[in-house]
Amino acid sequence: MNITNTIFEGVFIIESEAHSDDRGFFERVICHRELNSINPQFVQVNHSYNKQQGTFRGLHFQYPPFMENKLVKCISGAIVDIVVDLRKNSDTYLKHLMVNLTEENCKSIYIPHGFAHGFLTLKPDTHLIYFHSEYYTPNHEGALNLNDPALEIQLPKDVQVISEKDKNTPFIQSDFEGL
Ligand SMILES: Cc1cn([C@H]2C[C@H](O)[C@@H](COP(=O)(O)OP(=O)(O)O[C@H]3O[C@@H](C)C(=O)[C@@H](O)[C@H]3O)O2)c(=O)[nH]c1=O
Repeated sequence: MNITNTIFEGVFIIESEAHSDDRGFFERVICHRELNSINPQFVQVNHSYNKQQGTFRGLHFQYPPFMENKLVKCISGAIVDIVVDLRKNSDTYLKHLMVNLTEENCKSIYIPHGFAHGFLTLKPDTHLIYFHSEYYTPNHEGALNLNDPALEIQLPKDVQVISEKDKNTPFIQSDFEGL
């Protein structure tokens, strides 16, 4: 497992080793022995299926005391994953990063507390699995609007499919203080 830092402290790209043979391949997605300090207690594993290329989900987070650590992996198809820094007092507050996760590249992204998360599918029939350290707590859900000018996000492809909820997420309000 190869673990790479990103522009955000605590956000890592994890590259698994695919052991290929005639049958296909085997990879370890999470291995606490190799992840060292990254050791969240995941309590929920999610599967997200996206029919169409250009499907956008996000940008989501949960407010305290239910903030989540997430590990996100694309197991079929391809996505561009987007992470926005919401940590108050961070030098990179409201900055974002994007990383391509595909069924071929064996990469996943680890996102700790303090970030919003979303993704755009780059292929049809794209499946993700992701691991959460907190239970889904709908009354502590938070979201950012992808088109919020404060975020300056430019996706590599147009959004074709988005939920009404995500489309109508308000832009950041003046009383928002980050996480
Ligand atoms: C996220 C979630 C949703 N649900 C339900 C609520 C709703 O009926 C249905 C669809 O929910 P949503 O529209 O919120 O699903 P979705 O937009 O896919 O939400 C996800 O987006 C990505 C970007 C993330 O990072 C995730 O943490 C999660 O917020 O599934 C659960 O039961 N458990 C969960 O953990």
